[in-house]
Amino acid sequence: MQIKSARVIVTCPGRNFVTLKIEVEGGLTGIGDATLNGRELSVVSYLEDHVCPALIGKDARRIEDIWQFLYRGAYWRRGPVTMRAIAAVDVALWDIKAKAAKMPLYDLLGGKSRDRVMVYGHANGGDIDETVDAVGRYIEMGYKAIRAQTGIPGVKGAYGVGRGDLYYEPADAALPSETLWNTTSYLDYAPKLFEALRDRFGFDHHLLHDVHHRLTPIEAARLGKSLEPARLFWMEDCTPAENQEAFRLVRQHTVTPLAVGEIFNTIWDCKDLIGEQLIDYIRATIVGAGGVTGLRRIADYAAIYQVRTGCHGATDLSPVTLGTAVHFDSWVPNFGIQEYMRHTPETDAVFPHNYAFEDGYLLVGETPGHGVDIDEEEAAKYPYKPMQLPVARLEDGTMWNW
Ligand SMILES: O=C(O)C(=O)C[C@H](O)[C@H](O)CO
Ligand SMILES: [Mg+2]
Repeated sequence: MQIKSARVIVTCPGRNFVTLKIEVEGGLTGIGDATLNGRELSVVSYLEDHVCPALIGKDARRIEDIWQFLYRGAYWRRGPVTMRAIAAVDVALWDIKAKAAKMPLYDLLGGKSRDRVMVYGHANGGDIDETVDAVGRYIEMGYKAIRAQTGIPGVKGAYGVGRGDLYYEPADAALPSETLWNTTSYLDYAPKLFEALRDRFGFDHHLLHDVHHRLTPIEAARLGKSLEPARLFWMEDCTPAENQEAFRLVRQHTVTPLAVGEIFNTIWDCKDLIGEQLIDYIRATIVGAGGVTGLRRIADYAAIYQVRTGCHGATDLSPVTLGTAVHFDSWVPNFGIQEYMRHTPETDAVFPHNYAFEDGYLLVGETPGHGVDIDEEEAAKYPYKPMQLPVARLEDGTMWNW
């Protein structure tokens, strides 16, 4: 089953997506997502200039060998650009293998471990009252788990406050917009949101919160402690994770469960966090961490330590990643939860798929492969648009973590 062609398709139905399409002799095709929000064209070049030519003639059935060829063969290992390119190839090859076997991908991985995949949606508002109302709307839609983010009075562009109820894309301009950050106001305000949410809705739903790398370890420990009465499902990215050690300090102070890893690329980024049981949920995902092959290694390692998965699923990951994740989540024994931020109708039209939301869960499709396709005519209607993620500064002008 030789690879005949490998092509990159860029489309912007509201936001940019990079897709790799591989065709093998005999005509089977598979697609993989290679989107890197705000840095899309770097992966396009990596694939077109360096990876695609080397794939032609390779045996598409040898997924592991091709993964190793691209990982070891680059010599310059890891990193978001390399690992997204590897993920795109890997997912396209798993799609082809599953189609050739006439199986949905989850079956090829080992079969279903569950019937449906619990997801969490994103509720947000300009202040606590608006956010409480937004969470109420998610509960009405059937969500069992909801991430809540609130604007903070006086803090322009606090993280996670969207421009609409269902669809939210933070990459909003050709050059980074400037937002403001104030840790003191945040640490004072955020716990009040969760107090208000529990007062209004009780404890029947899971609540999650994303700190988006903004706190120092001791500040994160304090937030975790102050959120304990709200019994969160998780507190995410409470402090930057380049220094994995930092989580030990947070852990020593709080029983609020910790999640981390949406920006991780390989098992090496989370090895100590998992092995030393410093986190509860690993957020690495298909497109970020080298495809099904890379993520499976991480999940299997995490299982030994009772760390569960919580795949990143923001809208900068295309329906190809989400669809593949739903197969992965259906199989993975140590599943925790799946993030689900809805794509716009334009995006859904470009990427026809067979996963479906029902009553707080995603249901996996039963067709062979990962169940997501690309309509190239539809994709061609939306040319690439430069868009970058915002940056954050403190009030005195110091650059901070966005
Ligand atoms: O979904 C999340 O948890 C995020 O933190 C979303 C990120 O800001 C987004 O994926 C950046 O592109
Ligand atoms: Mg996040």
